[in-house]
This record gives sequence, C-alpha cells and structure tokens, in this order.
Amino acid sequence: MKAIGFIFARGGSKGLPRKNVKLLGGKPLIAHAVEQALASTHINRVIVSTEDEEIARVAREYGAETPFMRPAELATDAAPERLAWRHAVEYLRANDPDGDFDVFVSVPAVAPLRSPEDIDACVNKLVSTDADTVFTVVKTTRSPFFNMVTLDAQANVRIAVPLDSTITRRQDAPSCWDITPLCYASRPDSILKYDTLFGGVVKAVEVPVERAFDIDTPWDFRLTELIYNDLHKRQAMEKP
Ligand SMILES: CC(=O)N[C@H]1[C@H]([C@H](O)[C@H](O)CO)O[C@](O)(C(=O)O)C[C@@H]1O
Repeated sequence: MKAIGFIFARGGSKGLPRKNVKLLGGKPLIAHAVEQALASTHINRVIVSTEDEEIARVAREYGAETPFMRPAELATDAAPERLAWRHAVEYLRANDPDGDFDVFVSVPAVAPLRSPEDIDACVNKLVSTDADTVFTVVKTTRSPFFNMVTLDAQANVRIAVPLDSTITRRQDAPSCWDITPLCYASRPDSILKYDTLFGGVVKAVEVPVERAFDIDTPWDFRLTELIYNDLHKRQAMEKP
C-alpha cells in the first residue's frame, strides 16, 4: 500500500497572516506537519502544494518535496482546497513514477498538536473499510440542537437546529462532533470523482480534545502555543 502525505499551504492566509511559517516552539508550523507525517508508519514522502516560494523553501528544509508550484488560481481566498487536492493527484499521476499511489493523506499545518498515531488511525480505517474518505473529529460540548443559535436580521435568536422535543440538559442532546483537521485520508480516485469531502462513504477517527487544535486566528495560535509550551515543559520535567 503506497500512501503519500500532502500539506496544502497557501501564502495568503487571511485570519493569521503568514500562518504556515509562523514559529511554534522555534519551528515553523509547516515543519511540525512535515515531521509528524514522516513519523507516521505509512508515510515516507510528503509533498507540499503551495504557490509561495518561502513556504516551499521552508518545507524542503524539513524534508518535504515540492515537485510543482500550485497555480495561482488555486491559491486564492475563494478557491476550494479540494481543487488543489485534485491538482496534486492529477499532477502526480501524469508526472511521477509513484503517481499510482493508493492513499492520499492531507496533514494540515494548522493542527500542530496532532500525534503521528492520528495519521496512522485514519489510514488504517480507510484501507480496512469501504470508506472513500476518513478524517479526524472531536466530541463537542456545543450542540446545534441545544446551545448553538442563529441571529436573524433583527438579531432575534433561534436554536440553530430545532428538534421536535424540548431538551433541557446538554447530555440529552444528540452527540455532535467537530471536524478537527489533524488528518484527512482519501482514495485518490474519490478525490477526482467527488466534488466535496462528503462524497461517497465518509468515516471518522475520534481524537482526544488535547490534540484537537485548529489554528485559524491569532487567538487560536495563542491557545495552541500555551498548550504546546506547557506540554514541552512537563515533558522536560519528567526526563530523568
Ligand atoms: C480540506 C478543507 O476543505 N479544508 C478547509 C477547512 C475545513 O473545512 C475545516 O477545517 C473543517 O472543520 O476549513 C478552512 O480552514 C476554513 O475556511 O476555515 C478552509 C480549508 O480549506
């Protein structure tokens, strides 16, 4: 079974400018993702899709390959990331001796607290089931059936997804999971066939809340950094 790791990293991130090369623990975010992907038992090759020369250079420094630059039209704010996934699969099929790979694994730079085990778990679930795609999720305490709301144009509040029965305790609401982007594993053919992540059979791997960090904003980065530094301080204290 041939699996290739990918990191899709645009230079023009808006929520947190230059996010992919921002330093966490002295190392660029994208470097964490490259190293975690290479530490997975299934991946020995990581390819970065970017339109940005600095991101490409940093990724190569940490062991990733950049066989192509992402076309600018696939790196705009509005371009769906899925089109960049397709471009990568099509590029490899047309140009790479290993282009007939079996498992496409996306390891986003925005989730540096992942463990390589999370990547292994997604790949294992993909290849041992009929899934087209497997991604990581985390159990959420927020619920669109209980404590998430919408505001209309008059700022009137409504429950996001009304249920027939009235729920008065969070525990009685149907369980919900957040997609947390530690890893997405997919069959390359499914990426070409389906327009969205939800096409075909989709399964999930549940990960613990301690690793489920997704950096979109400066606040997300701050929280992730606090937890990262705390973890490393504890690990250093535990060493004999
Ligand atoms: C593979 C994919 O489509 N990734 C997209 C993710 C996931 O949809 C989200 O993390 C799931 O929770 O959302 C973005 O980061 C976002 O606009 O916030 C854009 C990114 O391209």
